[in-house]
Amino acid sequence: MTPAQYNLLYAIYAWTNAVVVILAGFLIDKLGNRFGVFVFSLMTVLGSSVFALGSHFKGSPYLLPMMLTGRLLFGSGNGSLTIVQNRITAFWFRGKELALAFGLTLSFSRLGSVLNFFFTQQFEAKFGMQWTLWGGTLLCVLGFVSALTVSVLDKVGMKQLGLDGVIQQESKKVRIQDIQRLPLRYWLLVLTIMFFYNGVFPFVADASKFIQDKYSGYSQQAAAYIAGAVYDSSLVLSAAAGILIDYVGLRGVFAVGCAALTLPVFALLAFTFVPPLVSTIWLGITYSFAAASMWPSIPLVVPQATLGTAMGLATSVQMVGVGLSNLVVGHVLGTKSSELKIPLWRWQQMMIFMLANTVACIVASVSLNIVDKKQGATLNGTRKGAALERGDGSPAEAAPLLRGETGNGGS
Ligand SMILES: C[C@H](N)C(=O)N[C@@H](CCCCN)C(=O)O
Repeated sequence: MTPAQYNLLYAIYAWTNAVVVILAGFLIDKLGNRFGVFVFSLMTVLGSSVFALGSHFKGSPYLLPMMLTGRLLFGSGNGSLTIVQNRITAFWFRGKELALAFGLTLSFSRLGSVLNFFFTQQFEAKFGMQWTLWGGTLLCVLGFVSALTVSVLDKVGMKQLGLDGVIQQESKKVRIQDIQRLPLRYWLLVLTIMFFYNGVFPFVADASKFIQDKYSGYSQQAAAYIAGAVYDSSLVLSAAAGILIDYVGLRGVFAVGCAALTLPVFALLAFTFVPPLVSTIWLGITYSFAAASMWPSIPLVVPQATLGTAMGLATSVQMVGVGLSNLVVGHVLGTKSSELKIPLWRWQQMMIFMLANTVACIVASVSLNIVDKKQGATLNGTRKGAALERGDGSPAEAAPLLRGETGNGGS
């Protein structure tokens, strides 16, 4: 397989994901969590099976089409599954440990990446590529079984609360035009998320090469470990960040703070020779707090009935932003060979582009705070403060469970 074909396997995953999540979010709102959990986890099993099967056609013209089809199915299923996961999490943890629940899902997804990083290569060396790919399929089957278990628990819980019928009634009313009714705070959150990730994901993708090109004395493996520190920090910190945010609230303030504190990361990388591990750990910290404050804010500003559509749309905008950011970075770095050393001035331009995205993130998140303040400070309310005000100790967030319940937040 040529490098272009290999990269195509990644590109098809990202771009189909970006398109499919909008439709998937809408379908989940319309047809329910159980439909989404079943269909999309089955798609990941099918996709990984087709991909693994494709590896048996090495040297034949079927190899690439089969692997591309596998990635397409897997990408569509996996991205959509995240939307159902968020929708179920938001339903059960709204007004409680929402940021912790989101943080834990993030930690587990990072754990998957870290385990993959450490073990897949060894597994492949011992058992060969085909068994490794079928091992991946087996993991997807385990995911499918877990998804079915969640589905049953969700149904039982809904029945116990007597909410099953109500939610189904609300789902029937969901229309694609509801996108127009998503509040301004939602769109500002989407921009905040997009600009933040525009800096993080494309940087991490190129960080290993950057470290080798700019700093002396780093082997390829050492550079990869240092780049990976962004995600390692997030694995360790995401849950703790969630606990803190659930306790103090101030999600909008955290969003601005994380963006502002990310500026020095790119400035250090662009203009100094401070060891890169300082920057990657620092970025890991701001990224963990940003993810734990930004994503769980979405369920607080949109009704549960349209949450799938809202999450799908936010993910899509984020992925399109990151995809475009990758293209800009590729253009700025201007080389097709991973062997050649890229001149430092080009890396500096890339970091300046990252800084520009971070500044845009600050502008979007400051605007978010201003609008949130005018509309009742749902995002910035502190849990403790709100409980004291009501004197009942009940959850702080105005939980917009059904449509039309968002109050001034729905404007
Ligand atoms: C890759 C995916 N679009 C993504 O950005 N995931 C976030 C977490 C998203 C949680 C809510 N969907 C990440 O930081 O990995």
